[in-house]
Amino acid sequence: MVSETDNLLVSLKDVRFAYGEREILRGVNLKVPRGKVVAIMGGSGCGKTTLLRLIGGQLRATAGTVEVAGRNVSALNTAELYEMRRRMGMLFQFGALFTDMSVFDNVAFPLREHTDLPFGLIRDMVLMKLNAVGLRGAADLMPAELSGGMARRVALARAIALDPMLIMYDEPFAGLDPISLGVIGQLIRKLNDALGATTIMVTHDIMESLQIVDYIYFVSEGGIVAEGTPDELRASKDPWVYQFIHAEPDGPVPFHYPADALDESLIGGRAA
Ligand SMILES: Nc1ncnc2c1ncn2[C@@H]1O[C@H](COP(=O)(O)OP(=O)(O)OP(=O)(O)O)[C@@H](O)[C@H]1O
Repeated sequence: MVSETDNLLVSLKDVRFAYGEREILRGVNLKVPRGKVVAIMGGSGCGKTTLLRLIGGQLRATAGTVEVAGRNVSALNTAELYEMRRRMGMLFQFGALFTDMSVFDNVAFPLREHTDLPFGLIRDMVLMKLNAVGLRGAADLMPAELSGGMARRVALARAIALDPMLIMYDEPFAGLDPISLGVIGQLIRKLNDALGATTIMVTHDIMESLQIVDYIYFVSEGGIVAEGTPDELRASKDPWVYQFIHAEPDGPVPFHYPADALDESLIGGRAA
């Protein structure tokens, strides 16, 4: 259990959120201590990306509080929100690179957008970030010349360009081959620790998560249904955790989208 006395960077208390009439989150409590790497897992459409957007201040909770670095995100004005976002690195699903810019310019982009540092300094910072992901030698390549795994590493370098206090990744492993996936996982851990940052990632990859994260939250039906350290989860008998860890197709996360009974839906069924 993450306790109140831990030095928390992110804290969600009784957070509710709805898109229009449709309530997605119904009282989420989640804590992320500084320096940790935390995964958020759960079935498709349960609201994981929505959680990241609430933490990033792109969405506002309908009830409850979202605190980042001791500030209530919903209470920030536009300038304060902009300042806070500058301190967050985000890599959203498939975090596309700008295809008409070189690798170097992709990583330099946030530095040029958010700072007025001189070219020499930007150059050094970009090369350091690219070095951290093993791609300093690829600085002059265009995105079309990169493999999927390399492109993802450039996207990581871009996400950390501004030395963020908080890094958020949405499905950082999506579409990667197993070797690239392992490389990205190790990098996520290494970059977090090297930067003294805090990381939250939304992922479906339980095996990789168990290797690299400090803590995992499972989301379902609008709330947190299970949580723990990798060791706690490996030993857990909780059906949610079991279904994820053992990749069972059916369980508490249902295989079937809710529907009428099949015999009532088929022509020639009971209703016909
Ligand atoms: N802008 C929006 N307007 C209305 N509904 C939305 C919007 N964005 C997402 N939703 C719905 O809210 C629910 C939660 O979406 P969210 O993207 O947070 O889920 P997720 O857990 O990240 O899903 P996945 O794992 O499939 O990416 C989904 O049912 C989705 O259809």
